[in-house]
Formats: sequence, structure tokens, C-alpha cells
Amino acid sequence: MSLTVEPSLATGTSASTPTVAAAAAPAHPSPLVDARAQLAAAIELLGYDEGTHAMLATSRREMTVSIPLRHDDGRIEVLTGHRVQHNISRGPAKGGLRYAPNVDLDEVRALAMWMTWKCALLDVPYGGAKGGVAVDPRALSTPELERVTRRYTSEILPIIGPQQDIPAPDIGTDEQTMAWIMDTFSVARGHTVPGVVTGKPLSLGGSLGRPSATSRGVVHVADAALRSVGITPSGATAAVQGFGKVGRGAAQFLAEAGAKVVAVSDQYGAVYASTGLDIPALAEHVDRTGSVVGFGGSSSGADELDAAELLTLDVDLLVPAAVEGVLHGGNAADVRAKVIVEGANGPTTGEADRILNASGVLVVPDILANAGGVLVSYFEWVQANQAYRWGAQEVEDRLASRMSEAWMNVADHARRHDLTLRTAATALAVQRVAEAHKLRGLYP
Ligand SMILES: NC(=O)C1=CN([C@@H]2O[C@H](COP(=O)(O)OP(=O)(O)OC[C@H]3O[C@@H](n4cnc5c(N)ncnc54)[C@H](OP(=O)(O)O)[C@@H]3O)[C@@H](O)[C@H]2O)C=CC1
Ligand SMILES: O=C(O)CCC(=O)C(=O)O
Repeated sequence: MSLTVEPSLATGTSASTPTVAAAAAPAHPSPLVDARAQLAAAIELLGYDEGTHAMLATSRREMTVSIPLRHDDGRIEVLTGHRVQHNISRGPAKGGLRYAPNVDLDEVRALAMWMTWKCALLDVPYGGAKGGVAVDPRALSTPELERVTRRYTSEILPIIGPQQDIPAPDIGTDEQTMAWIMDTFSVARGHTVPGVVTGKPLSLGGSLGRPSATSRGVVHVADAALRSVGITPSGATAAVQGFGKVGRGAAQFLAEAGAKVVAVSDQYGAVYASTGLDIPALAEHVDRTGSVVGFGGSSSGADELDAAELLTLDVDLLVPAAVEGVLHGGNAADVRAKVIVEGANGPTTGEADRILNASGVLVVPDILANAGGVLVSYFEWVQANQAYRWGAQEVEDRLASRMSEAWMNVADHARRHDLTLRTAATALAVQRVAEAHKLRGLYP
């Protein structure tokens, strides 16, 4: 059954700049266009009516706030922040908070929608949300970052809480950011409320294994995906875009599993070694200098590489773990990786997805590949509710088992219905959300 969709549901409602490699990428209006197109494909497959489609294409609640920031030198700058709750049918809204210069409402809407599908796919009892502040965190001092975080939290305070909406780290934020949010929320409530955020420091009720969870999940899924196309993971070659919370761990765990990580990039450049990069030495270099750039040279055995070239290297596995839209109509045909595992949210545009699919590249979608993070966020919430801390091994075992179950469900669904992994994953998730919505009553 095909559906006629209102233009505003099929495409983004306002223009936004892609967040990466803008010079090389063709104009791409917004990740929301891709998110809504993925939903439309799932709706068509499931044969759902236009009303259900409209309900799932629309955020339940959106809040845009102004954040007056007093800089250390006394200057006042007014920043803009958003929190979008896409869906709450299966439980409290859940999703990260991003600090990046080009954050805009449509990007946050797309990221929130993907959170809904991710939580449903992993069968954790959450809806989906995302937040963002348009700011470059590297341009701010720690006291300035704390002031931004506290003011943003105060502004969105009415809509967050352990049973309402639970933020977590994403690009440009970390466990310190979560600690400030937790404190600001707790001060307003008059008592400590650790459950308002996940990804907290351990000493404030965080979970063992949360910082590494997204990367571990990526590597579990990469292992299964490589095997599914007949490639032995140990000895496979890999390239990782991004060396932040997700990319660094992914590179490390891939190398520990015996893969040859031949290239890694960040927003300043990339490094390459055909025999495999020394990831601990690279991590030490990045901690010292702030970038992978400069790691190349005779002592490291690595060479500097153009960052865009990393995406088209002849490798078994490509892990984009940075930002949206990096694989697009302008470079997808040149991709030589056999398997792509999306550590980032939305790294592949719709056009690139079609090109990659036609050329036989196996793309493991974000809502499956990077779900380890929200899964262990859920474990953090469960441990808080139990007032009991699990050991690191228990967290890792549960993560491995839930990721493997999700992979098998998606791969099996794709095989049985001749779908791409993305369409299979989105359809499974959309079905679960629609079912929850309908069971709660169609006319709430
Ligand atoms: N953190 C989490 O638990 C989860 C994150 N994700 C997704 O993973 C992705 C990465 O998030 P996270 O690691 O947390 O963010 P971080 O801020 O920790 O790291 C982002 C990394 O991406 C790099 N980067 C930015 N732009 C480019 C570019 N053009 N080319 C190459 N690298 C670039 C940054 O480089 P530089 O260091 O130079 O700034 C940095 O290394 C995002 O899409 C996020 O939504 C998904 C699930 C969970
Ligand atoms: O841990 C979480 O709650 C959310 C992580 C996140 O933002 C994501 O999966 O994109």
C-alpha cells in the first residue's frame, strides 16, 4: 500500500546545513529528510494508515530555549538550545544532549526520532528524545560550559525527570555535563535525583561500562555483520571516522579483537598505516595534542591521510563514528568497504544508502549499531531503581547478549522479507511503537 504524505512529513521543515565535510558533500537539507523517508518506507511496508504515519512523523513535544551566557570576560552571548521528545508511548523519553555549533531544531528532531526506534528495537522501555545547544564547547572555558549547562537545564526543567525525559551524553558532552544537569535538577527539586540523567560519573550513580558501551556494541555488531558476509573479524581491515567517545573505543576494541585498524580520523585530519595503527599510542597522542593529526611519522609507522579519503579506503569494515551525512551522493559510489557499521547517528544519506545497497555494501543502521549506549543507560536506570550496582562483567555480558539478540532479529527479518537491514530494523521498531500507542488507546 502506498501513502500520500503531507510534504511537511516527508521532508524537513526548515533548511539546515549538514554537519560535516560540507565542502565535499552535495547540498543536503537536513537529517530530518532522511529520518522521515525511513519512517515512510516502514509505514508503507507495514501498511499503516496516514494518521498513524502522521503521529509517528511528528514530535510529541518540542522546547526551544534561549540561554544567556555570561562569558568569563563579562560579555553576554545568547545561545539557543532545544529538547525534542519524539515519542513517549513505550516509556519516558530518552536520548542524548549535543553541544555543537551547527545544532538546529530539524537535526534534533531527526535524532529524537531515531532514539524512539533505537529504544524500541532494543526493547528498552523508553520513548525517544534528543537535546542540543548550538555552541562550540571547545571555545568555552569549564566555568562557561557549566553556566551554559545549568541555564539550559533550568529552562528545560519542566519537561525532564526520571519518569519524563532522561538526557545522556552525545557529541560535545560528557559525564561532567550530566553531573551538572543532575545537580541543577536536584537543587530545584530540593533533593538528589540521580535518575534524571544517565551517563553520570560512577561516584554519582553511574554504571560501570557506560562510557565504553556504545563502542562495545558497535564492535559486537561489526563482528556479527562481518561474519554474515564471510569475513573473519580477526584479521579484517577497518577504518574508523571520529576519535571521540564512540570512535576511540570502537578502534580500541576492534584492535583488541585482532582487526587491523588501518585509518582513523577526527575533524582536523586522518592517519593511516597499512599494517594497522597502534591505537593505544594514537590515543596517547590525541590526549596530548587534541587531534590525530601529527601522529604520522617514522616512529609511529603511520602516514597522514586526507580525512575524506578514509571513507573510500579499500577495507573490510568502515565505522563512521562522527556526525551525520558523511556518506552522501557525492562519495557513496567510491566506497570500497564491504561492511559499514554506523557508530554515528545518520552518517548515511538516503541517496548514499541506495547507492551502497545497489553496490552490495552491507550497511548496519545506526539504530541497531550504536544502540549499546542507550542499552547501558537503561541498565544504569535499572541499577538505580534496584539501588544495587552490577559488576563490569555483568554489564558487558548483558550488553553482548542484548546486542546479539537485536542483530539476529534484524538480520532474520531482513532475510525473510528481502529488506535492507535499515528498513528491517526501522519496520520492527515502528511496529513496536505503533502497537504500544494503539494498546494505550487511540483517542487519549
Ligand atoms: N556517546 C554515545 O554514547 C553515543 C553517540 N552516538 C553518536 O556517535 C557519534 C559520535 O558521538 P560521540 O563519540 O559521543 O561524540 P564526541 O564529541 O565524543 O566525538 C565526536 C568525534 O567526531 C569527530 N568529528 C567531528 N566532525 C568530524 C569530521 N568531519 N570528520 C571526522 N571526524 C569528525 C570529532 O573530532 P574532534 O575530536 O577533532 O572534534 C570527534 O573525534 C554521534 O553521531 C553521536 O550521536 C550514538 C550513540 C551513543
Ligand atoms: O544513552 C542514552 O540515553 C542516549 C544515547 C544517545 O544519545 C544515542 O543513542 O544516540
